[in-house]
Amino acid sequence: MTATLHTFETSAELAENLAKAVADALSAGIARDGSASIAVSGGSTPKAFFKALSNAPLDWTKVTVTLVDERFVEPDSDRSNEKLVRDNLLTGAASAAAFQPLYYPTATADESAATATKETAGIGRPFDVVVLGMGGDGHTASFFPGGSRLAEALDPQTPRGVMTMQADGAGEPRLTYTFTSLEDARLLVLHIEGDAKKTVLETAQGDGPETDMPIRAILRRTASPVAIFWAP
Ligand SMILES: O=C(O)[C@H](O)[C@@H](O)[C@H](O)[C@H](O)COP(=O)(O)O
Repeated sequence: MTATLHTFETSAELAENLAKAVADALSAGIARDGSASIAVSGGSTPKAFFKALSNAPLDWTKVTVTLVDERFVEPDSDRSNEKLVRDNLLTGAASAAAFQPLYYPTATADESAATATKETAGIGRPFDVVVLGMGGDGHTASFFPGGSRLAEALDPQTPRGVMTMQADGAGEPRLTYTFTSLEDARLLVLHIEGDAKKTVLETAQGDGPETDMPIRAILRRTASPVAIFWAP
């Protein structure tokens, strides 16, 4: 599918505009279906966007927030995406939203993934909004180059749901939605900032295998068009 690049002068301007686009998509979902769903990414980039979105005037009681991917760590860990979202997005008006975790306090990451798949079966078919990030190695969600289950995660035949992933660049075991869970979001966003990531994006837009830069699966073959939000 096609990707459109939206460029902003500053990170703050990007955060405001992305929050507005996401709030509009959530409002449209509520108007159409009576409820709306959004899956967001972790990392350092989304904080300002989360803060801007948390003040958006919409009926947050009808919104379910979940994560594109998560680390298999307890929710009070500084590495937890759940903690990032609770601290920065589920505040103010957005504190009325429901939150659907991917991490459960199970013995193994696989058990968490199975529970998360079951618990999320009622949302995101498709998601109203998915906001992806991208790492300097060309990963997105927990689709890491060299990831233990990368082929399965990206396979168009793999059903919707949450699966585990391990990779050298990932630290802890990860929990991630599969490609098929994310690719048809009504609003599918790739949020990246900085010149270094722009260069990575340009490399990914060139020829080469998806396994080298898994973001290519998003840039090349999603069912929905991708809106790329970038600021220096
Ligand atoms: O870390 C995560 O939770 C996500 O798996 C990851 O895909 C993230 O979006 C990128 O690594 C970008 O991270 P930064 O915003 O920190 O560069």
